[in-house]
Amino acid sequence: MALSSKAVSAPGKVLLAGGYLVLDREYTGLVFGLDARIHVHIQPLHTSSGVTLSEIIVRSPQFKYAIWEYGYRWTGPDGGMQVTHLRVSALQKLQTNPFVETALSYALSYISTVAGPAINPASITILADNDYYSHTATDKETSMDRFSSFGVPLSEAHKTGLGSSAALVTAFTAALLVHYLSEDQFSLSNDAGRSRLHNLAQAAHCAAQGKVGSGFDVASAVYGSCLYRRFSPSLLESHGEPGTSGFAAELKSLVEESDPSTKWDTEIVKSAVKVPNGLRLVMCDVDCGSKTPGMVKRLLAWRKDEPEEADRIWKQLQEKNEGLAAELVRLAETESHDCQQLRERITGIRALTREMSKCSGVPVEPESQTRLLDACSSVPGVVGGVAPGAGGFDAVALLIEDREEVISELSGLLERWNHDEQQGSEARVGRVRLLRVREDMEGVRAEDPAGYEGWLQ
Ligand SMILES: Nc1ncnc2c1ncn2[C@@H]1O[C@H](COP(=O)(O)OP(=O)(O)OP(=O)(O)O)[C@@H](O)[C@H]1O
Ligand SMILES: C[C@@](O)(CCOP(=O)(O)O)CC(=O)O
Repeated sequence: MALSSKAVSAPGKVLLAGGYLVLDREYTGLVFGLDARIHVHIQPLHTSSGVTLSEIIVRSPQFKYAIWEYGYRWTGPDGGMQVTHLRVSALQKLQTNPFVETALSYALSYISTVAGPAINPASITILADNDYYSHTATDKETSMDRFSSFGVPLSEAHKTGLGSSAALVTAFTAALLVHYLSEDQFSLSNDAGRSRLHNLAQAAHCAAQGKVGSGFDVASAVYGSCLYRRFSPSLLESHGEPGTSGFAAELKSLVEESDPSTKWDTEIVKSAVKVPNGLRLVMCDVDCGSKTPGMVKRLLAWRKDEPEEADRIWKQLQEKNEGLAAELVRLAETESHDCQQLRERITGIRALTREMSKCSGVPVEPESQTRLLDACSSVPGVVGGVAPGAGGFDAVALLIEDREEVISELSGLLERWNHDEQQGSEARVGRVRLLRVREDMEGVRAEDPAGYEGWLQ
């Protein structure tokens, strides 16, 4: 059967409430998918000479030198598919992309257990919506295009923290599955398909990261906005590496949950997350380099050292986070526009977060973000905001009334804010920029493969 071109996209994320707590199955996280998506297009690889290459070529044409060529070799029914990164030219330095490479070897290994080891060559193109990276001077002239050319290598792009690797691994894995498997074997439009994609993408993402995080970013890339309870980390702590004995069978069992020991206990509750009509989320990127490394390590060390204090704060925070989700649902269902309760719940979460920052010494809501959030919250039409995810200095997420005037008031405030920050004498945080993203309830979805003209080779 001739394979056809396919395209898939997956959303970025913002963890509005539940940062750190979500690492523990006792607690949950309130995660929103964002309308900034990563798209992956896949088509059969044709060579002009008619020679068949056993290669998969991956390009990310918005970035310089972003081309990765992979050879693949079936190591037998036991070890699965081994992927080798090939050098494009003898002169070029080998730029690795661990997320692409790991997702490729995991997906091809799984596919070989379902459809057999004959894998046709393919050409894959990755395209990211513009807000995943801060724009540079060179992309100004193309900023009206659906996708920007960033004019720099991927390693020099400044990420805005929307979860590019999770959205990428999810969309990339899904694109391979829909390309190589028949509708009967895999479909994005049924629960079994989405759950297999989730399990496979979580396994690949954790392997590429070299650690087992909470997985809220991959879960929201698959399922969209939801209340998330993580899977037991032990699920992903014992399988082998691609190409090693037993890998393919272990992966198949993990993906298809065919053995009681590989049953996933992730909980995704979509009905617990809503955005009332007339409200929306916005994100601000703070240009200050990357987050303080080791925040998670330090916060968890505090929890270990001060279990009573940490448990008290975490239990209260969990209650407040659930209260925030419940209030959003209540407003959505009653179509009420009275945001007083919502405002108070956000204020309550922030107060506890600051207490956690103080007790742990980890700047989850540092003083500079307190000032920024307070200033934003005083703009008419802004309900409130938080330092999302792990917190720190690099982003804020706001809930606002969905009106153009609120956005322009907010932009005006940020302009004055940036100006004043430049004048200030103390150590200041970086420039704040309103991103053009909002919440998106939908997770991974099939896209029209004809919609990427000009970007494919
Ligand atoms: N457009 C892209 N094309 C190819 N690879 C990409 C692309 N975007 C991200 N990646 C891969 O994901 C990596 C970035 O992942 P990382 O986890 O550091 O960031 P992130 O997921 O955006 O972070 P955060 O969790 O803070 O939002 C890149 O180094 C690259 O391997
Ligand atoms: C601190 C943590 O709970 C959230 C990190 O979120 P973000 O990458 O800052 O969006 C870590 C995790 O859940 O894996």
